[in-house]
Amino acid sequence: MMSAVIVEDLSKHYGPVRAVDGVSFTVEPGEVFALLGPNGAGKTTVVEILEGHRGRDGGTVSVLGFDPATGGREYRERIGVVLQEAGFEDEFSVAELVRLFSGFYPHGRDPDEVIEQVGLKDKRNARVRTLSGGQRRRLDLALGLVGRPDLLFLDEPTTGFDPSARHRAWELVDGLRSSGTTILLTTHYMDEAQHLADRVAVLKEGRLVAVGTPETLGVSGGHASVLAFRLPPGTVVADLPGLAGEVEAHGAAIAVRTSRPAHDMHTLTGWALERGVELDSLTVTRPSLEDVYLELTGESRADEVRS
Ligand SMILES: Nc1ncnc2c1ncn2[C@@H]1O[C@H](COP(=O)(O)OP(=O)(O)OP(=O)(O)O)[C@@H](O)[C@H]1O
Repeated sequence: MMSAVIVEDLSKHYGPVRAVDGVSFTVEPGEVFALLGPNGAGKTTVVEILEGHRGRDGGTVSVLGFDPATGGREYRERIGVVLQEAGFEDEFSVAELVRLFSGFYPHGRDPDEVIEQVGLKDKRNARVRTLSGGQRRRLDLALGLVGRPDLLFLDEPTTGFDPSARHRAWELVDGLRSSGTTILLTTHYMDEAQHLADRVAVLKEGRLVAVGTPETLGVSGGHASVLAFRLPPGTVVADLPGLAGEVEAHGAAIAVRTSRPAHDMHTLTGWALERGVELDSLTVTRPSLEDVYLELTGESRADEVRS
């Protein structure tokens, strides 16, 4: 099957600013793909080029078999777009606006069903200007869904949502995914990417620095697992067997940073068995998506900055 999105060597410059600088990736049909990256990394620029809302300076792009730059109406009818900040007619009611948008598409969905799906049933007759920020974002989502898109673009879909609205939005995306909709989203929330995305890509200063599943991102780049245990009584660090990873000792607490966790685990447990000792508090942990992200982007944790 042909990929839903094929991006090859994409670039976009604003004067001296290389907003997007030689980016390549593909998104498969039915996949949820998340673009991550710090402010100004180029996420919105990439998404808007794919939507056909911005031109590009170089590279090739194919979305659902169209070049977004020339796909025109036929292309726009196949995609759904949820922008970060859409400005809508404030005097429309929720129901009027969703109905209006539904009419733009050849196979538009039932407006009431979509309003219910995004949790705005109570607000269906409310004027758009009276909605809270989170409710407006949900309306944006409704407008992105109402055309029954094959591919949905979600730019920071849950920014400003309260926790329960966020979980509803996640359920909604999970539901769309099960119905086969391909989704390309941007987010600043690692838990969101972890929960929703089949694969994530990290952009930094216009370049793609990693692509992978949330679980394996960065693993090949040496973002190591950590084996932790307590030194058995009567042993010292120098007694430990040779390991692939780096050993750090804080008193009896040992941490081994390793890109070969199975190998080092085998060596360590073999060593312990031979000596007839136990490795207390033995754990293997993988860095979280957030750890990997922060390392890849060179950003530090907010709590480290504060301290
Ligand atoms: N219309 C424009 N004119 C000039 N520079 C622009 C324009 N749009 C974006 N840029 C620059 O391009 C770079 C990438 O911006 P972009 O909005 O794509 O980042 P982003 O990853 O979406 O950021 P955020 O997380 O803050 O939404 C930034 O340096 C930005 O200042």
